[in-house]
Amino acid sequence: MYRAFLIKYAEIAIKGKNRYIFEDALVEQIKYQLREVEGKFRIVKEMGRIFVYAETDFDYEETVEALKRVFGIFSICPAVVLEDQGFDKLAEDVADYVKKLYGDKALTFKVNTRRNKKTYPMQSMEVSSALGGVILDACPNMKVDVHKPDVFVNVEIRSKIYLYSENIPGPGGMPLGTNGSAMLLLSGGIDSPVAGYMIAKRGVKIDAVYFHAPPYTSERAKQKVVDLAKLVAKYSGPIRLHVVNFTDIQLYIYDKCPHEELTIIMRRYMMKIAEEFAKKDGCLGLITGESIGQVASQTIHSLAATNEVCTLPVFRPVIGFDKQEIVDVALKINTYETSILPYEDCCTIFVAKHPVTKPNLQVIKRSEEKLQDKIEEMLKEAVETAETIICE
Ligand SMILES: Nc1ncnc2c1ncn2[C@@H]1O[C@H](COP(=O)(O)OP(=O)(O)OP(=O)(O)O)[C@@H](O)[C@H]1O
Repeated sequence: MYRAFLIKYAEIAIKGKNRYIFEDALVEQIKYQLREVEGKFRIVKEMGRIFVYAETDFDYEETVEALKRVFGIFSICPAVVLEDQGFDKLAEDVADYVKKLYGDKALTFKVNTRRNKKTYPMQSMEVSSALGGVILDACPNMKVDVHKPDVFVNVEIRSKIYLYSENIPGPGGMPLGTNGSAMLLLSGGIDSPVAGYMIAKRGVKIDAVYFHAPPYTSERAKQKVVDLAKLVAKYSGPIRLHVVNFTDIQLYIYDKCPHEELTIIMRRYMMKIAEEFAKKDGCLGLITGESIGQVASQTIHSLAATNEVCTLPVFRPVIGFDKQEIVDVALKINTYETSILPYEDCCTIFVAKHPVTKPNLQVIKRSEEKLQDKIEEMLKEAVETAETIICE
């Protein structure tokens, strides 16, 4: 029945002179997400609307799933496209459409008409009330409610006529590429893929860094992170994942520093290395999956100590979320099942029995002085020897 989708966008609508930049980015992202969907599509920007037209047969479910991944879309309205062949034919088509969609359900409805084609011989209100009568005749169980209807039957009269009634929610947010880029510290856990998704949803292009520690962490643990990056990439577009071998640095810290400070010192070096990649890739911020109080390294004191090495802003989108709230997003974006696979992470292998929860920055810095001889050289080598994997 459907040959087109009317795309509604929320936040972009309030942009002023720059609105076309956001609309163009949205069109690009729609094209990108539809690239592997069966069928040929034409995407048209028209008077405050974006239309996706199917030019061939197409897979409806797959198309809707793809559109549901495009940040910036508020809702997706499958639409019937009609030629203007006079009101009687329109009435017939509207009656058929509503019957097909709602059958004999006892719903209340309201017809909403928008007339962009000013030469159409009837006013919007006239069209709405005449079509209301047509629907009442065709579907005797339906009733009109102009205040709080169960369903809207929308009629847009342009060079063609569009009928739509279903509103499938999109993901919201801003189109990718409209807000610069940031570097995600991606572990194999539940939180960081969610953090990456949330920042990408604001229109930010993301790349990622993963620290692994072979042979303490396995190839399977690394593959899990690649798989997670691919799942996030379904929304965010291709992610360049830098895989850093962190073993020597971890062993060196383990050897030289008090064990209760290990996690904090390790985190500080992770941040430093992530910043190197961020600067190389033109990113303007870092992203982590930290949430206040979740573990010892995420108390507010620990976060402050970790943050102290960063010169770029650090975005922590799940900072105020409870674990369950993070899990809910992970389930929604389909990363949860992969995240809970039981492979080891480098942070958990070298963890102390009683890590500090209120690290004193001066004390931490004094411990780091013991690393002075070799650490700069080791950081440089870790960056230079990293493997970069394109995840899409
Ligand atoms: N091996 C790693 N590689 C890259 N980033 C990491 C790694 N380990 C931790 N991080 C970053 O530090 C944050 C806090 O890590 P921690 O191990 O305390 O995690 P968590 O709260 O369980 O988070 P996650 O679920 O993302 O692993 C992570 O969200 C991630 O951004």
